Amino acid sequence: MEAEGEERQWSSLIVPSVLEIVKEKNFATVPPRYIRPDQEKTEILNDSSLSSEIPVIDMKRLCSVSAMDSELKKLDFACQDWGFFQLVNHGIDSSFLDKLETEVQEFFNLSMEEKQKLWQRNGDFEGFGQVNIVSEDQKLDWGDMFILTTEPIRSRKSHLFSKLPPSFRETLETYSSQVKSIAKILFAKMASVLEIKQEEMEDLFDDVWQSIKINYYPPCPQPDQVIGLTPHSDAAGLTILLQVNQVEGLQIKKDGKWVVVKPLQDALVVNIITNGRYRSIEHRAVVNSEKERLSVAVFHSPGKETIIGPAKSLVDRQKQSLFKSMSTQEYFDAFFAQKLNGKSHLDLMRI
Ligand SMILES: O=C(O)CCC(=O)C(=O)O
Ligand SMILES: [Fe+2]
Repeated sequence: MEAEGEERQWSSLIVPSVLEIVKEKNFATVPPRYIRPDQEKTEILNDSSLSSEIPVIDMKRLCSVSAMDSELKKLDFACQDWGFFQLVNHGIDSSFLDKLETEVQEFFNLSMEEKQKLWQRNGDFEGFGQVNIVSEDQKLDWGDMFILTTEPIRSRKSHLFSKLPPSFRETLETYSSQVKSIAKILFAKMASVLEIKQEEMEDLFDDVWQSIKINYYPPCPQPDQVIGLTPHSDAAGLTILLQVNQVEGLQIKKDGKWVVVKPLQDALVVNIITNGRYRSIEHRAVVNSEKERLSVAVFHSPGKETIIGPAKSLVDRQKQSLFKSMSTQEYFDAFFAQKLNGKSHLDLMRI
């Protein structure tokens, strides 16, 4: 077992807090480092036809004997055609999600003095800050984030956990374990539709590495000039995202167009990456001039020492392998050493 500090660390350059910029008196124009002429603006589909086609999966049906087969078919289609779906009836209490929302707001509204104690340290990416910032002249996103490893417990950063407001820490721990259970069920269901052996999937995620990233996008006076979160595909195996305060802003790229993922009350947005059959989808977050937007992303990947690669039962059947194998650690070493670029990081593993 590795003690804290023994694991190889990833890091990002330290950047200013956008929330602090916004709080400054007389703030009216956006600093040049946040202006993004490089980003596509006009391609949003105005009609909501594609938005309303984003698959919605019902977890209760997925787990019920009578409705399971038809819901599994929907899940398979969602993963193949979209790589993205909204999950309802997931079992997390609505009042608990309200509490999470209030506490996330309070957490980001702590004084800068308090937040500094939880800021990223040189050489580590956990805490308040940003990730994937690799040069001083790199353009920046219009948002702050807080990132924390929650599983395995031995990998938790005690200097961060011990300084979280106690009630918020408890809420995050409860949320982490609820979401982990949902992820496990989804992995098992995907294994069953993909005809991957259950044990193979279980072994892969036995020592699951889970991290929570809370995104806070303040309102911006020039929302068309900035981007809340640069287009990217998540590097994790499965991401479960909550659009915490129901403010629109998440967009996914489908058939070359940006499509709005409208927040559904209490739904979780699920985003997968797996092999060539299931896709991972590029997504981004935009901001508005009126209201802040909050989201909580929970990433699940195999443990850092686990070797990831094509599922053996799939390769045996298909007689070929499209991807190489490497450890989760190596895979993420490469991910954190670059800026976000919209490409799927999985391409790194293609043969
Ligand atoms: O804020 C959002 O809706 C998207 C967040 C996201 O994609 C991420 O944190 O990876
Ligand atoms: Fe993402």
